[in-house]
Amino acid sequence: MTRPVTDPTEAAALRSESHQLPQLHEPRNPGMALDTDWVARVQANTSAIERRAATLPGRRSLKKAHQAAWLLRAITLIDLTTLSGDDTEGRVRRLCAKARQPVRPDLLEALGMGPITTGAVCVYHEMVPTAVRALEGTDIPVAAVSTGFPAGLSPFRLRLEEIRESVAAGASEIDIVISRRHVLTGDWAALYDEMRQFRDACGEAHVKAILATGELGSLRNVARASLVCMMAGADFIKTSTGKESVNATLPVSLTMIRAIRDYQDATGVKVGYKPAGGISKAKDALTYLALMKDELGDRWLQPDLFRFGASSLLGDIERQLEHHVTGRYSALHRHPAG
Ligand SMILES: O=C[C@H](O)COP(=O)(O)O
Repeated sequence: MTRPVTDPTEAAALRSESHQLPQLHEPRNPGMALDTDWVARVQANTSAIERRAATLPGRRSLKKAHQAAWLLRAITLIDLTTLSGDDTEGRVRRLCAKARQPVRPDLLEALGMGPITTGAVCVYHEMVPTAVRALEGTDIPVAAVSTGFPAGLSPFRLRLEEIRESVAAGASEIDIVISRRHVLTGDWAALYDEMRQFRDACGEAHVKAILATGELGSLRNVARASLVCMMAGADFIKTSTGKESVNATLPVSLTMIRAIRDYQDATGVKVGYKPAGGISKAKDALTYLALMKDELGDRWLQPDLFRFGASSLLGDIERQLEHHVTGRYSALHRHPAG
């Protein structure tokens, strides 16, 4: 049995906070010349960042009464992902069906909501044509992880070619992986040049720069790599491939979000943020949304400036929404992603 939302405050909150909002399209980041003095000035106070990150879970910047609304919003910000060696066309088609209809219609109806979709579907290059076909008639973008994901150590010309092929196959977003060694050796010119060439190869497709922060050694390196990728024209900076031993964390997120703020202060350009890897719980999604709201403001709660990279988050959010509507939890296996 579903329980319709009758509390007028709650119903109004759901309508104003969670509807699939009209798509905003932030102008792309054109990038700028590499400014090595600025890069050298960037520091990160690790203990202060960790202290602040520890206070984030459980903060109430998103009102509890409006939690269902925020969870629906979170769904519209998910890059629904499958990146496994055993991916099949069938799995990708099921994932795309989920992206089209991420929440059961009876739950949406009980919440007084119209249809919503996820922010994008994210797959390996080989699966792009299947995803594009399965999403025909929607405006859900297909994102491809290209450039020798996840290590990014294939020959450079092949990485560029992979981007071009993914774009030709219909991907409108490309998640590239940077060469971690350029960061670890402080070769900012090499990182800038690589990122610039990746962006050029993307053409009109938007480019997300995966930093693989778990392999960069320090938060200062994360901050500097974020800045260099933005200088080279990244539309989004993304934490992780999901394959590193440490993926998205709150300290890394604070560091990258503050780099985005500094870049905006200096250039006027807004760059998007995508935490990815290991985000699988609805409460973690709410913590991230609160963090974006606190640090960058509401504008970064829209799909053109914020995405979750996640393969299993949607299932937990659906369970929480079901609980909100029916008062009961169902088993997680009843909410498969793909
Ligand atoms: O980019 C997205 C990540 O690969 C997803 O990671 P996850 O499977 O831990 O959610």
